[in-house]
Amino acid sequence: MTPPAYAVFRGCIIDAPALGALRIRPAAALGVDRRSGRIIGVAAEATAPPERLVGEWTGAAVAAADVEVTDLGADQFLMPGLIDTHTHAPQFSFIGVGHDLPLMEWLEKYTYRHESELQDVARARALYADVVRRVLRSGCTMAAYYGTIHRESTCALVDAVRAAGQRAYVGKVCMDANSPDYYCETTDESLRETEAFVRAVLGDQSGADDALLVRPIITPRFAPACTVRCMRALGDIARERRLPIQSHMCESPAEIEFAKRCFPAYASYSAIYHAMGLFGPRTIMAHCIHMSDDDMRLVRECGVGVSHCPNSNFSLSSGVADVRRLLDAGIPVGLGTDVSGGYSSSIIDAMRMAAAASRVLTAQRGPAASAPLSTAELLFLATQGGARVMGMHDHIGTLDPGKLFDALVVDLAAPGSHVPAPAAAPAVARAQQLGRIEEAWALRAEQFVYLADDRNIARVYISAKLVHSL
Ligand SMILES: O=c1[nH]c(=O)c2nc[nH]c2[nH]1
Repeated sequence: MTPPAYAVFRGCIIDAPALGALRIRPAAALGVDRRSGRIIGVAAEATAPPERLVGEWTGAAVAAADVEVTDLGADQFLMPGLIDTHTHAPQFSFIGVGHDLPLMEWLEKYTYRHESELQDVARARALYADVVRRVLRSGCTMAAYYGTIHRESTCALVDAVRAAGQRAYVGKVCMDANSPDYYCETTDESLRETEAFVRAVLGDQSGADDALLVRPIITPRFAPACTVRCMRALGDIARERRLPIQSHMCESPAEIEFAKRCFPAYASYSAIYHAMGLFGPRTIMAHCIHMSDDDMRLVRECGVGVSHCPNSNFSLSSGVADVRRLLDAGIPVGLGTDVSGGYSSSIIDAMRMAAAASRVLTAQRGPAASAPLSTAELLFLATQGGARVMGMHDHIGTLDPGKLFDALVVDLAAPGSHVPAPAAAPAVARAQQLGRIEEAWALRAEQFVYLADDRNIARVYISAKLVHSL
């Protein structure tokens, strides 16, 4: 039997359409067309029968049997999927260990060794199937993944993403300079394999919707690991194919010094990428902790998005990124887990770490100079902010009609949950008793940010397909 063509969810919907704006619709109805995977309408008050609402949204007569209705529980809400703008799939093989060293030594001692082992495609395939399932379970509906320098193994990552039904950018890493003999490519190899990887990923797609699901992303690891010829050619490929680009920038003082030593002719770190044709609105730069005013200007002028990776920034002792400075300058910012510089693969953790980072800066400088990130701002960075950095904000990031239905059913009362029931949280209970329902949900959204984990992610939908449920 074919499932009903439409789905309607009734209950509380929470999203963050703009920085600092939390939109809470406590008793709404949201309709989805399963064939297109898109949201067809949202009614703030779910009073009319679902088939009538769907009829109004589609302009066609719809029978009750054509609509599957899901009524959310009193402790559940619907929200947009979380977006991880920066993570390394191969580094899950040593997640949670190796935090004794700062970035450059960490790369040499742990990272390159572990990544090089994924030349073994069977090993990569087994690891990546686990990685993608784990990332999905944490509520991440779209991720920007780094693979390794190995094309076949990175294609295995693409296969794992497709098998799980996740939305992703996947990059074959390019490293043709200043890298160990056992984990390095020639420039020709790097470019040839990148071209072949791009062809393989795009060639497997059958239509426009596929193109929105899994895309190749051009991935020079970071400027010091690449030659000028390699980076220029990668910039050309990205421009010709209209592909996104990802790399690292201004992560630690030692790394910045190294980049300057490798490229003495350029005025700043950002000037290197800019000169190579790698800076534009489809570029995601991870970290960007220690940016000069010149870096800030170039990043903003070129429309580059920043992936803020606070867990990694703390765990590798890299520094504290000033997200408020980036946001005030109009630079798009999303969150990244940066496994395994970061030890958590959860964007919920990234929200908490981003909160901690912003509060450290507030403690040092005062709230007037650097206001801490609010719950609404954290939720924005994790969803619509991330979508903007990925260049996907017209398609995902909020729960608005026309967007793809990438969404989570959050269950605050799931078994084992650390989120207290309203009866055990007087502020929530009081707001509920006083009929201040939006206020109660705002408090519960805050509890979600600070207390939730995988156990609270009851269901995950991508393009309206159920891809994970507890
Ligand atoms: O946090 C990081 N992780 C990496 O794998 C990496 N490579 C270059 N620069 C990096 N920074």
